[in-house]
Amino acid sequence: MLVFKFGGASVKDAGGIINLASVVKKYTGNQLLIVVSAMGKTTNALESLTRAYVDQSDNMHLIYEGIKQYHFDILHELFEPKHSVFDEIANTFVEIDWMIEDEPQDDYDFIYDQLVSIGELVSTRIISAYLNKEDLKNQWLDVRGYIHTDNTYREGVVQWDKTCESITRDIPALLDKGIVVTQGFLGGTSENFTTTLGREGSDYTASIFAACLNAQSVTTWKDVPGILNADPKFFTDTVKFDELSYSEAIEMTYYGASVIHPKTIKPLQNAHIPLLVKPFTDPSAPGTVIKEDGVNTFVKPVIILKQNQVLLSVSSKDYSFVTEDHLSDIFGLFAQNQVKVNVMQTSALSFSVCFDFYEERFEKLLNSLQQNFKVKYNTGLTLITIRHHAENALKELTQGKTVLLEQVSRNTAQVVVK
Ligand SMILES: Nc1ncnc2c1ncn2[C@@H]1O[C@H](COP(=O)(O)OP(=O)(O)O)[C@@H](O)[C@H]1O
Ligand SMILES: N[C@@H](CC(=O)OP(=O)(O)O)C(=O)O
Repeated sequence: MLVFKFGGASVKDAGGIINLASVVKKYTGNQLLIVVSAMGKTTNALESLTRAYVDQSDNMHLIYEGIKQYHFDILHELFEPKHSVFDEIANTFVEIDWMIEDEPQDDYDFIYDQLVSIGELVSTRIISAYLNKEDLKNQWLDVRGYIHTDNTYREGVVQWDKTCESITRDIPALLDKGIVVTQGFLGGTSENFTTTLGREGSDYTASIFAACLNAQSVTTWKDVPGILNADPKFFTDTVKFDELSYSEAIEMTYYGASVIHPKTIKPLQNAHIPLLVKPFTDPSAPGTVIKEDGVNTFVKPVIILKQNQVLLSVSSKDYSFVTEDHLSDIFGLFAQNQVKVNVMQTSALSFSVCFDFYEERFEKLLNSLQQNFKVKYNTGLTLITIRHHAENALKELTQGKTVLLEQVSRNTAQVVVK
């Protein structure tokens, strides 16, 4: 069986959904499980809605109406007005109506997951209905009964044994009957609350299903020809990798190559399942194949940009050395506040660390660190990682910029710049 993952860019409008159906049609005869993300930039819009709801902002209803309008406009392009999908989508949105009618009481991350998850619930209902209309018989599956997580909202930790047990119990029989369409990015807790797996986590969902079902392969359909040596949104003259080893792909995604979610590859490597990254505009193109014996050919260095970074330095209030005890306390606070470290450096008197900026998490972290330490920070920075680097690449990329931190090892150079 095959697992396909279609991300937001591939289903951003009616044309994208029609294209998805034409890609799926080419694979008629295969058992197919399709994981889909929210359409276009819906997750960003739902994040804004969550913020507006928690802050009780005046623009909350405007944001919400925009999200509904976007989906209903697409529905009108794909279906006759009397199609049952209109009611299904309206009913799914009613969940938001219920949530935002009362003043917020719960924790921000909990509210976030209950609201933001609507994006995937709506997109998969639309796509499932459209595939059925096109005679691509499929079953819509609520993933929250299959991907079981703990209750770490916004970063649900997958309970693998329970998840694989549920998946292997039900999904093979469903696949015998036809295509299965389900949501990426979402999970469910034992108390039946919705969790999300971390931004851009739908690739990871595809890999969980593939690993549990021992799939032949996973294909993620993207708006790029495959994995390139750098993000084409920022660099011209990029080159595509025809193949990559699991290890190299893990390193690239770990450092922030946003084309694949970093948690995706390890489960596939463990189960020896290849990951294909292919363009949804040209399904017969070879894309990039990530596999154990993938040959890494570096014609150009790999460049990874991570924007919206914070560089924070911590020193003890009395100017004594930063000792192992301090570091252990500092890391404890990072873990508690779900802050993932991208680069770190220690000196005698301070510990510097670079990480992604998420406003709510950052405020909490800062408050707890400031109780025992002196803290300085800079926001709005970029972390540049160059793998298989050449000296001139590093120079070119940092030209005209202020370098705040630099770390160079045999294969990898990292700089934090302003
Ligand atoms: N090394 C890279 N190779 C290809 N694309 C990359 C790379 N690094 C970043 N990207 C970006 O990843 C995007 C595709 O991934 P993503 O937006 O997550 O897709 P989707 O959400 O549709 O699954 C591309 O549009 C590109 O801008
Ligand atoms: N919709 C979620 C999950 C996801 O993976 O999306 P995409 O496949 O479009 O990156 C997000 O935007 O974070």
